[in-house]
Amino acid sequence: MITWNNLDTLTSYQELEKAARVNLAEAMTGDKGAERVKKYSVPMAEGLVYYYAAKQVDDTVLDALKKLADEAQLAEKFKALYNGEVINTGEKRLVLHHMTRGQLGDAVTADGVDKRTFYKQQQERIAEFANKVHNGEITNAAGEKFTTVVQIGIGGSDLGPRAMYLALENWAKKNGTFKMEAKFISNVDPDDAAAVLYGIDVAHSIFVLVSKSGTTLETLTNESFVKDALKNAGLDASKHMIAVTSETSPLAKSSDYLAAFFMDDYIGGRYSSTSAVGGAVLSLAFGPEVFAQFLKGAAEADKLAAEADATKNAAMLDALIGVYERNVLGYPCTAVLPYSQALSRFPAHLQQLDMESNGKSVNRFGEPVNYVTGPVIFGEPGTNGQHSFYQLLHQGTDIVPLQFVGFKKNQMDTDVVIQGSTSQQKLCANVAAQIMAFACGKADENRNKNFEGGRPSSIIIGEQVNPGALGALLAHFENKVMFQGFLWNVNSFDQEGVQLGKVLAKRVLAHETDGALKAFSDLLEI
Ligand SMILES: O=P(O)(O)OC[C@H]1O[C@H](O)[C@H](O)[C@@H](O)[C@@H]1O
Repeated sequence: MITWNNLDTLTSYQELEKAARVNLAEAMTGDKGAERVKKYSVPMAEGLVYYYAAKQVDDTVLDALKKLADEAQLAEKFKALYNGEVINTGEKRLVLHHMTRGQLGDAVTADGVDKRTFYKQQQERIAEFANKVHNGEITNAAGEKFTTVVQIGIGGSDLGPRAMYLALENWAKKNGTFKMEAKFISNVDPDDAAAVLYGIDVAHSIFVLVSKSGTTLETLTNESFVKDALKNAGLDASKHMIAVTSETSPLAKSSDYLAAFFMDDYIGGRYSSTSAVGGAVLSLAFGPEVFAQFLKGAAEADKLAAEADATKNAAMLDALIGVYERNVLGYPCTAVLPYSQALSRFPAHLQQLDMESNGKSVNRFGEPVNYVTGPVIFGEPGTNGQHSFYQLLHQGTDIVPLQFVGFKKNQMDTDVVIQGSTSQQKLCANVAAQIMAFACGKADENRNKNFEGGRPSSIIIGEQVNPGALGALLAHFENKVMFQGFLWNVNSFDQEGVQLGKVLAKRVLAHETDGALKAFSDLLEI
């Protein structure tokens, strides 16, 4: 029997609050620190490993976290989710994104079809379409091959696929699987679409219109923008555009597209990278086999996330430590810091994934909660971040837990030895140094130069950013966010908080405003 209880009503949470605080600087100093690095790690999928020695935990805290995982029934709740329970209570929907990459539990039938079969079929249809584009069976009206793919979408229909494309672009070029360049148009700012259109050859471009709802203002506006550009170039827009949407959306039945591929209401936008939403652009850019490897990595991570013992389940443990930091230690933010240029947009994706999922003040039954929920997420790739906001992270008045990601090898195999080390070694040296600088600090008589330390971090280490590792990394964070939602007893799968602004913007455009809204509209000359 599953019961959904608020975090502060759980006995194990009250015990966790009583556990002695770990002095991180002390714990990480000398041999003790080295021992912790050996001891506090969990293997993840695709050779990744989650290291949490530099978190403010010890065996007592970990034991309390394990009890919390059990009492909050995290494993059971995940099982209920993948077996097709209505976990998205706000919208009364199932939550099935795991099924886009594998069958974790029971078969689930919804809308009269087996859902795993449905997602697989869409993936196969996309693969077939992509292969035809690559081998020249599907061409532009002049019979010439398409060379560029442009995704039009916003939010979940942009951030994940864009971050994944950027993560694999150079890997694919190096490994001979690069098929087409991809571009992305998301913002309703006309300069976004104009800049992309300016930089491409529209006659050889295929556009992927992605909108789950088929009603998003920005996306529909940008579609018209692109259609105009195609028309002005004397081209038939319907021969240059495909759609990815849900079968119930207004776009689904339109004849304006060369082809349409489907996801459904059981996949939240921010969880849709492994569905047709990511599948179309990634299969066109890198080939369906690369997309399949990416899915395999995600599926492997999902399997590991089903493990009930929190100390053997990286996503669950990461979630528990995050809740400990947020609710017991009182830290307001989390910084995601990938030491990999390939992951330059990964933090932007995680911002939506985490903050749109768990930025809630009511529990899954709509009742206010008496504790803090999702943290503010931000980040930049290292080492760039070091020369930007790390000052505050090291010496600011807030303690910001850090989530590092690092890889032993770079993607391009091109490197240079300067002063006895490669650039890759310099990159990795920096992340190791930062972990210790944050954890242990450095005493200085000059207060301005003093580092207090005690600033917790974890690091995920892998061999290289490749499709499998990327899938595993993506799924790790999706599962982490899901487990945190279970702990906070919030519904992580709706996003009512984005509605009000949309309604007011419509009112502004219809000139139905008064008071301060009218005053701001006038200032902006709308
Ligand atoms: O895919 P769409 O239906 O166009 O939605 C695009 C995005 O816009 C919405 O406002 C939500 O905040 C996002 O969760 C969603 O991913």
